[in-house]
Amino acid sequence: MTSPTREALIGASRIVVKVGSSSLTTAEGGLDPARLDALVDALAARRAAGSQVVLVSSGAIAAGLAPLGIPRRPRDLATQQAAASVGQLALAHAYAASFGRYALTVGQVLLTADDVVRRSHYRNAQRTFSKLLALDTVPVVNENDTVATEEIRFGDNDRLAALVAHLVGADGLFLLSDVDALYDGDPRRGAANKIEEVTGDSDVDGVKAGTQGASGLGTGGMASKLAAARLASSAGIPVLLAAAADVPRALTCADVGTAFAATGTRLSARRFWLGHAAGAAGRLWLDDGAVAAVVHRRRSLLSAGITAVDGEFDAGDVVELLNLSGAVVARGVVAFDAVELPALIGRSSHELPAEQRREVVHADDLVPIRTF
Ligand SMILES: Nc1ncnc2c1ncn2[C@@H]1O[C@H](COP(=O)(O)OP(=O)(O)O)[C@@H](O)[C@H]1O
Ligand SMILES: N[C@@H](CCC(=O)OP(=O)(O)O)C(=O)O
Repeated sequence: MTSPTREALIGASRIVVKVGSSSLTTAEGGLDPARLDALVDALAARRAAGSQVVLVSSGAIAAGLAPLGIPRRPRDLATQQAAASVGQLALAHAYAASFGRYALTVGQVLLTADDVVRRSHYRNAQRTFSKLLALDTVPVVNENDTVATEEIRFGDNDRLAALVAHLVGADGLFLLSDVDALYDGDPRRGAANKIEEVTGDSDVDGVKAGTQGASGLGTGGMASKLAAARLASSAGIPVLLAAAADVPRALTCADVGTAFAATGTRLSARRFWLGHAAGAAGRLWLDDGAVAAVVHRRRSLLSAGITAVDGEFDAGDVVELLNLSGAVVARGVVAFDAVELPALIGRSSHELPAEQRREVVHADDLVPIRTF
């Protein structure tokens, strides 16, 4: 079972591996040292074979439950934060001990959404990863759940892993879960067909991906894994979705699970950030002509094609561009303050005073997007 995508995953020199809570915990909900060691064995082997490895590990909340005497994953944010606070420490300790068996040093990186939403923070995080890798450590990443509020949470580590994969310039992303592949429907709910290769959108059209995991410990279910796999692969990074139990094979011969071919061209860090990570401060609605110009012909957005404006933003902020049905079609850096725009919308450049005769969003600052 070999394909160009699987070859690329085998040969990748810098990989991001994401493991879900359900793959690190026992049936009772505590951390399972045997499963964690088995994961680390495979990661250490890949390191020994010459790849740099970044691990995105969930499991903080799950690992905090038993020490706190909480029977199941809490729903309220404060208890989740407390469980993550206790659990992240246990998790980091377990990884340090387990990688220590191979004399490998781990570095903990806890990220909040702000760390990728703001461009300066994004670059800061990039520098941190680059130094950690240069120093030969294995960065172990999680969301900083203890301080993340409902509004600013990434919410799911699958998306975080896709963002981190781009941020560190990875050439392979491995999403490990409790299911051995993507199926065309939830295999827990009856017969479903395994999908081995995804080379384009048509391969996943009609796939029913559940939003709830089996264990009740993680978040997002298969839907968030599929979205993350499509996000990374559309940005030029091949992805393997496989069972954590199959990790030795996933990382050595990549002949298990579902392989997602890198479809899109690799975006620059800035354009990827703009399209997928930046927080948007406002929204501009575009008429059909403007949508065609910015999305299909890659032109700048001019005031004549804008029909409405919403939000409090300043020139230089990131905004979303929507079509008339309300779907986000692009994101870009706006060149006007929100208060200036209402007087300009719908008007052609030659009707405007000279100082306002410029693109509202320049083509170089604009990234068409698809929502996954
Ligand atoms: N189309 C599908 N293909 C495969 N698994 C699916 C699908 N839809 C739902 N699932 C379920 O998603 C679960 C994995 O999600 P989850 O438990 O959140 O993983 P993790 O904790 O590893 O992040 C699987 O156990 C599987 O039952
Ligand atoms: N950051 C959270 C996990 C969030 C998450 O996405 O979990 P999972 O679906 O198990 O990957 C934690 O460490 O508990």
